[in-house]
Parts: sequence; structure tokens; C-alpha cells
Amino acid sequence: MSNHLQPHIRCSEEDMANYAILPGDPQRVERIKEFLTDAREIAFNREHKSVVGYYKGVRIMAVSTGMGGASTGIAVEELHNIGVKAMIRIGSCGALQTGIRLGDLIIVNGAVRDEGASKAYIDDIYPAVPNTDLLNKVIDAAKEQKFPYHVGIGRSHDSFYTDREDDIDAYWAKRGVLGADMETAALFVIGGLRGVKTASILNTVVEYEGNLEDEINQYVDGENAVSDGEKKEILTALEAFVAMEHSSENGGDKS
Ligand SMILES: O=P(O)(O)O[C@H]1O[C@H](CO)[C@@H](O)[C@H]1O
Ligand SMILES: O=c1cc[nH]c(=O)[nH]1
Repeated sequence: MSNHLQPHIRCSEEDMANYAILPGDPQRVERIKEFLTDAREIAFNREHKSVVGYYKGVRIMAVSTGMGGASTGIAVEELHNIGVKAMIRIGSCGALQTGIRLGDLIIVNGAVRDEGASKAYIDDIYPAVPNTDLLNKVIDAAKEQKFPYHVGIGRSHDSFYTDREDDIDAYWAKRGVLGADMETAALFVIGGLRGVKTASILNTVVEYEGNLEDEINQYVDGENAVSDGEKKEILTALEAFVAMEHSSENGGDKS
């Protein structure tokens, strides 16, 4: 653990909480802040905006990762350096299966490592998986709040606008992958290697074979189902952390 101000996220041990919610978008940090009490902004440097506050008495940080595995890896490492023990990504994704609707949550139980950051750490036979205990608490939280959710594999990628993206999506869709994002695999692998508990909840902002740019623009404009999906993923992550705090007080899973 380090008392030093971390060079990118600009947080130190005194800002630390055991739990951190990691959106990609810095603007989402502001919206998470609305769910917290006694919340204060810690820093906003590059793509990393951070706040700390309380939810049902549990101290929780929210720190944006920016887009992609490279900046996510930096955030995970620096949060680990100041002592954060568990991290839940709340992201947006494009669905890869019909039947997954805008605003539905995808809870990722394993990620295809189609990105470079995790491979810089370890060979790609190493699995990108969440912590089982935290995954179960996320699923329970979504179920208890009656949010629409799907549990399955995600594909994390580095490049959004390649000429082959439709074919690549079709390839992974046929193999049962539920959705695509850019950060989950790096979070799972780097967090796993560092002994950090991780999970990832993705809000569906593009339906399968929907219009990628139009639907993401709607999301940025804060419209309807996808904005509700964001609130649902925030509440799911917060409740999972509350459950984790209470189970550790009661001698729960120490893995
Ligand atoms: O909304 P966030 O969390 O940034 O997640 C998704 O959105 C970005 C692309 O639009 C990528 O970062 C992707 O993973
Ligand atoms: O299709 C999508 C939508 C959001 N984010 C992605 O990575 N892919």
C-alpha cells in the first residue's frame, strides 16, 4: 500500500475506500455521486475522475477508467496501490444476442481477451474471470431489485471502428457471447493478478444489429431505457458492495 499521490488517478491512501465502482466515462462518476452521501470529489486528471462517499454507511469510491484496457489497467493498478480491495466496472456495451434489450444489464462471468492490455501482463491462456463471491453478490443484487439482467460471456476489444467489426461481432455472437465492451477483460486479468476482487456489469446501449452510432448518441443525450439501465447498474454495484461489507463482517468468503 502506498501513501503517495498516484500519478494518474491523483488519489492517495487517505482517499481510499475498500470498494470502487469503475465507469469508463468521467461524466458517469457525477451520476454515481448522486447516489452517495457525504460525497466529495477527489480529483479529475486526464480521463480519471474520482469521488468518495457513503452508500448505506459503506465507504465507496467511484473512479472513471477512460476507454480501453490501457487506461483501465492504470486505474486498477493505482487503486490497488492505495489499498482498494474490490472493484466493479459499470460500463456500457453493445449486445451480441437478439433478445437483449436497451437498458438490460449484462453481468459478465468471463471475457474474451480481444485486447492488448491484458496480454501485456500474461499469456492469453490465462482466463479473464470475475471473483466468484463478488459475481454472486452482483447477481443477487440485480435479482433482488428485479432488474432485467443476463449472465454470460463478454468480448473486450481495442478497436471500435475496424472494417471487420460486423464480421467479428457475428463470429462471437454465434459462439454465445452476450455483449462487447472495451475494459472488462483488462479489469478481470489485472485485478486477478493483483488479488483484487472484480466484477463487471454492462448496460446495453446498442441492441444486436442496432445502429451503433445512433444508439450511443441517444445514450450520451441521456434518453430513456439506457439512462435507466445506467441507474440500475449503479444500484446493483452499490448493493453488491453493501452485501460484501456485511458478509466480511460476518466472516464471509475471504478469497
Ligand atoms: O461506457 P463505457 O464504460 O466507457 O464503456 C463502453 O463505451 C465506450 C465506447 O463507446 C467503451 O469504453 C466501451 O467499453
Ligand atoms: O457496441 C458497442 C457499444 C458500446 N461499447 C462497445 O465496446 N461496443
